This record gives sequence, structure tokens and C-alpha cells, in this order.
Amino acid sequence: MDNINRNILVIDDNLTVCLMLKSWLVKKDFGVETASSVKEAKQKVKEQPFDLILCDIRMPDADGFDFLSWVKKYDSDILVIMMTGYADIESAVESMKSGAVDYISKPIEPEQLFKKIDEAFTLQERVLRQTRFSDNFIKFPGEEYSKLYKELEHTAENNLHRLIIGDPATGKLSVAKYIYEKGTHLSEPFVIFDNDKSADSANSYRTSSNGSDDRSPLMQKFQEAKGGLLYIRQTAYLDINQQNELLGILTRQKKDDDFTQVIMSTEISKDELQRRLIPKLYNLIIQDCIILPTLKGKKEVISFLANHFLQFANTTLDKKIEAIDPAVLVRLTGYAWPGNIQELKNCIIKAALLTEDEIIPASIVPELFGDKTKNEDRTLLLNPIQGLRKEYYEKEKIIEALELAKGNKTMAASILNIDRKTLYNKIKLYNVFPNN
Ligand SMILES: Nc1ncnc2c1ncn2[C@@H]1O[C@H](COP(=O)(O)OP(=O)(O)OP(=O)(O)O)[C@@H](O)[C@H]1O
Repeated sequence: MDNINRNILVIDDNLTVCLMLKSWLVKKDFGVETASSVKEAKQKVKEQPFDLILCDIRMPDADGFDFLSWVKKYDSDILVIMMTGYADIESAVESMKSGAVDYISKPIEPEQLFKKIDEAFTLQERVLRQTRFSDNFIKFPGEEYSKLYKELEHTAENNLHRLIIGDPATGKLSVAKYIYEKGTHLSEPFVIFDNDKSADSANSYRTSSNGSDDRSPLMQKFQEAKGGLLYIRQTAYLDINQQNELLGILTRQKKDDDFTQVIMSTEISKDELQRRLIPKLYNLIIQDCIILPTLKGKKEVISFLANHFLQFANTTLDKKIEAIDPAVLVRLTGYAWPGNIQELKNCIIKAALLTEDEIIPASIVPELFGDKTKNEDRTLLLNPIQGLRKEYYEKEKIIEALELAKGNKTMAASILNIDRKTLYNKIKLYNVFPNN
């Protein structure tokens, strides 16, 4: 990965050390900020995303350990390397037990520093690859779902291309990630081609520094995904050229090491899809397509998921809520969930945030569902965050998710179903400053 997308915060009360480290790291293309006190450092961490922090173990206004435990609580994904004097080796080792990824002794040698930073990122990437999606996917109870999971496993094991049809937020992307994780190419990329008309610039034609890249956005993403899995969202809206390209991808690839599995998704009905796609493509992908159910009327699944998201909220928000009051469950299971899993997830997160006791109380129902007679007037926060990949709404959705998650970026990323790094990039892109 390019260092250009990585931000490092250097914390040291010695200005010379800060400036020296900054000049070394800037030459390696890192984005670098400095802070001369823990107070200033905390402020900076709240204002902008950092991937790694180099922190002096002894700071005048607070202990480096205090800062370390604060930062790990604030955002456990930020890597911290402690900087120590020779006499401090014992505390450095101690700091690793408290969550630092490494330590480095002063005086610092540039090569040793780069090596340690490199190792820290490599280790993190390995861990992320291993745990990337597994936290997010759970299997729902019931016969219908167990058939679905068997089908997904078959798709994964045999490296098959598949179309997934499902209403908004029924878990199409999650299913694609599951197939990837269960499949044979975990060490290869998982790439999303978001065919939303207003999708972000990642899908626009890219121009290289010394010439132009005249491959279509779809073919660029296909190349990027080589040997891995390409997920095509909103397949129904591919233009004719892209449909022909997709047909080529699906029919001409050989099953060798470079084989790229393609999982396509759409929200629209088969009839509508048939009207939009060229017949050859439609006929090819409609066979064996996977249809994801909606939540409406599935009481057992809704209550299972509500409890699952409660556990997730407990862990992420550091809460200890043990149960959901039966009256709340009745309301949850009776609701139609037009925004499907996303809406339910947002609802439970909100409930967890509003709950101080061990049980989500019945008194919370009006807050969650508003006035029953005016269902459409539910708060904005409870509207499903569906359009998150659409540029028009993206900033708004990010702010909404950060507000809902009370600034907790791990939680916000999960709400948006994007990884933390993507969230950080978008926070930067749209200049969103989460305050908490
Ligand atoms: N099996 C699952 N286990 C846990 N969470 C899930 C599961 N399926 C979906 N979710 C959660 O539900 C939300 C919506 O899922 P996802 O983004 O996969 O839906 P989608 O159908 O791809 O959405 P869209 O209609 O926007 O394309 C996400 O927050 C995701 O984490």
C-alpha cells in the first residue's frame, strides 16, 4: 500500500525530535502531524484520522500509558509505537501489553524506525485480512436461510459467478463478502464496482500521470480484482458496452490462478432486469441466481438479529446491556423493516446508545418508532442508510452514521458497511470532523 494514504502523528515534547521525525517520514510520503503534549495529541486524533502514532513514553502533561489506553479505547485500529529512552525498556515492554504494537529506543535511527513502521503495517494488514469480514457475517436461523448458506458455500467452493437479487439492505454485499471469505482466493483482492449512477469517483475513468487509461471503469475494476472477487453492485444499470464487457468476463475467463469470480447484485425484479439487460447476459446470469429474503414477517430472525446487534453494540460501545424488554421485542418483530437489516441494525444501535441500564426498556419504543400513526415521520437516524455509496448522499450518510455511533468510527464504519480505512478516507474527502 502507498504511504501517501497513511497518516502518522508524532507526539514528543521535544520540538527538535518532532521536526526530525516529521522530515524523515514526509520523505517516505507519509502524511505527518506533530503534537507536543498529550492534550494536543488527543485533539488531533479527534479531528483527523491517523493510521499510526509515535508517542514518547514520557510527556510533561500526562503519562504515555494514559494516552495509549485512551487511544486504544477511542479507536483500537490506530497503531501505536512508543518511543523510549534506554532506561525505559521495562515500561516499553509493559506498553506493548497495553496495546502498543512496538516500541523504539531513542536516539532513533531512521532505518530502524522505517522498519518498525513497515512491520507494524504489515502485521496489521495480515490480521485485517484474516478477520476482515468474519466479524460482520452471521448466519440467520431457519430452513430458508440454511438452504441459502449451503448455496453460498457451493458458490464459494466452486468459484462460481452469481447474481444476487434482494431488496435494499438485505445483505447482498455481506453475502458477496461471505462467498469471498469461504472461497479459494482470500489472499487476492476483493473489489467493488459500484454501478450506481452517482457512485464515487472510484468508478470514473482514471488517467495515469503519463497518459490516459482508456479501459472502461468496469474493466479497470476487473483488472484490479484479478485472481480475487469482483462485486458488481446495481448490475441492472450497466450500460450496453459494460453489459457486453461483463458477458465477456463471465464467458471467456479460464479457470486458472488468475480467475476472477464475479458476484453481481441487483434490487430489481427479474422482469425489470430482463427489460434492462441484453438477452445473452440476462439468460446467463438469471439461472441459479440467489434471492435474498426481506425481514418482513420473520419474527424469529428479527429477534435473533436484534440480540446479535445488541451484542455488537455492547462490544463496540463498551456497554453491558443484557436483554431487550419483551415489549420492545414485540414492537420490533411486528414492524415491516422496509430498510431491512440496515434499519434494524441502526435501530438497535440507537436503542443501546439510549439505554443506561441492563435492559433496553419498553419506554424507549416511542423514541425508536416515533408516532405509530405516522410511520414515515420516524427520525432521520432510523431511515435505512441505503444510499451510502451515492455521492449525493454520501457525506450526509457519513455524518448521520457518525452521529448515530456517537463518533465511534469502528461502529460508524460497520453501520455503513465499509471498512474503517474507507471511512477515514471519506471523512477526509468530505472534510467531516466527527466531534466527540
Ligand atoms: N449476515 C449478516 N450478518 C450480520 N450483518 C449483516 C448480515 N447481512 C447484512 N448485514 C448488515 O446489514 C447491513 C446491510 O447489508 P449490506 O450492505 O450487505 O446490504 P446490501 O443488500 O448490499 O445493501 P444495498 O442495498 O445498499 O446494496 C450492513 O450493515 C451489514 O453489516
